[in-house]
Amino acid sequence: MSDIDLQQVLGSRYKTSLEADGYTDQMRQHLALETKAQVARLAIGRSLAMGKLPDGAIDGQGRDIPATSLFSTENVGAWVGLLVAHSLTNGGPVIDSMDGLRLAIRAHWHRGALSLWADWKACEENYDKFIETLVERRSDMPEVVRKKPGAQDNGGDEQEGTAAPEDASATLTKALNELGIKVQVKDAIHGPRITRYRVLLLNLADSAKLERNMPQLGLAMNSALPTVANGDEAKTVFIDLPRPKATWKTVGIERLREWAHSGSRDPSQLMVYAGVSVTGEDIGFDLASAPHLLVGGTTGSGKSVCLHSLLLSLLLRHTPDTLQLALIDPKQVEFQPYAKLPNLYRGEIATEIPVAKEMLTELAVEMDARYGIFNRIGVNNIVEARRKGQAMPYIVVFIEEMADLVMQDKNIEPLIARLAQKARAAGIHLVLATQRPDAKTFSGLIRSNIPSRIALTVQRGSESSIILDETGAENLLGAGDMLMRLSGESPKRAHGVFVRLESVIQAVGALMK
Ligand SMILES: Nc1ncnc2c1ncn2[C@@H]1O[C@H](COP(=O)(O)OP(=O)(O)OP(=O)(O)O)[C@@H](O)[C@H]1O
Repeated sequence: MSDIDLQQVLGSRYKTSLEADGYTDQMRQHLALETKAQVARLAIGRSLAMGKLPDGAIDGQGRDIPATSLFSTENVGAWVGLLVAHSLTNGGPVIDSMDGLRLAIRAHWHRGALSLWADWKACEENYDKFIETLVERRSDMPEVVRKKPGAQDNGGDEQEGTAAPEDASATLTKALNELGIKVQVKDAIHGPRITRYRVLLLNLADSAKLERNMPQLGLAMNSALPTVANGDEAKTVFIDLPRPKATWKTVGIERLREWAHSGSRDPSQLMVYAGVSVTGEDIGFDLASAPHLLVGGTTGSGKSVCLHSLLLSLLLRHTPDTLQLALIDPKQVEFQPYAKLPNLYRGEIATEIPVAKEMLTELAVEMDARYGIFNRIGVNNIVEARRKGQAMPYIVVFIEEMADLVMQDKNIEPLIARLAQKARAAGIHLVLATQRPDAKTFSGLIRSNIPSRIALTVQRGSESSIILDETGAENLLGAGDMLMRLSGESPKRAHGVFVRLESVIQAVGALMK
């Protein structure tokens, strides 16, 4: 166990066999649970209550899930302890490294999922009977399982955690003291997921040491990785400490609506709402000056939710006369709620590669035509053209899974690069999303022309570097936690708005009335 670092455990992803993954998915649906991780926890808990794991390798072909959905900062130590204790008592994968831990999780999840599935069948797929069996077996049963399928939560996208955030100033002072850093905590602000402590350094020479010791501080505080930044007074720093998930407050569509209705409707701006800062203030920005945006993050990090919030921000402040949306979605499903909008460029969503290519080609033609008009009427850009009475909507191109497009047709990348280089003045802006940020998909040419970036959680620092040009996104908390770097600015942390698909459908429906 000596080589296992809990921060690393929380920063990794875990999977099981293909077979157990299938059962996990099915059980999630039958139990009306929100995530696969909830079933995986039940399964691992079930298997830990059983004896020695059977011999034989388990394939690792299931889809992986992030540790942050499986464990929390509060309980990760207990789970790792249970897994190690099981292996020491019963034999099985030796857990003295991250690889050993991954194998143990894979095997317990596999055995537990098969066992849960067998119980489900033995209960003749009867929900109540199955829950009774779970209780009898005293497995780890998350609260949500007790909700019957179809039971309602409060219905809104805005959610309060089940626990109130605690002021950990005293523990923080003690932990820093033990690291040899003398401080006085001045005050604390509870943001939606993070508490920001304003800390006076009693010895200014300790500031580099403080920065170096963030992982140790995280362990001492039993939290995900804290961060430190210069404070607002001499000798002070801000220490941002992520809190347990039960204390999070989710920012919902209501907040986005308020923002959209209160701000300016200047048609020469493409204001979008990204979410809130760590201390809870609204963060919006003008996509027209961004002028193009890359959104990257691993699967399940909140990318689609982020794209929906950007789309809704635009739609809430614009009409089809001032804004058109060119939607490209090789995944085929994400943009369906927008399929009937009058704002849709070409009146369709491009889900097939040839159609996407046609759409991008047409956008390049449109761009050139707009430059032709600018020449003719003696202006340089869309804002001036509009002032001279030209009816010319902005066009925002959203590409969901850029990697799929670029890998499948080598002629697509040059088209995107050309738009990225030249389309801004013509009022055409790009939002490119990917779950596979790598240098092959995002060539230097495209990256240098897409100056604004949003990084959601990624698996590796190298992926963070592709998106942001620096590491950091590998330490995010998941579920819409993001680092934003807008053109010419330094990265700042934000928590995205959570919009459920039902809310998107409802909001789009209301726009069409
Ligand atoms: N801003 C947010 N606040 C709270 N939870 C969020 C937020 N964004 C996403 N989530 C949670 O994360 C889940 C996954 O989000 P989403 O579907 O956007 O991920 P994704 O990165 O698009 O994944 P995939 O690539 O697999 O589609 C959501 O169902 C929700 O539970």
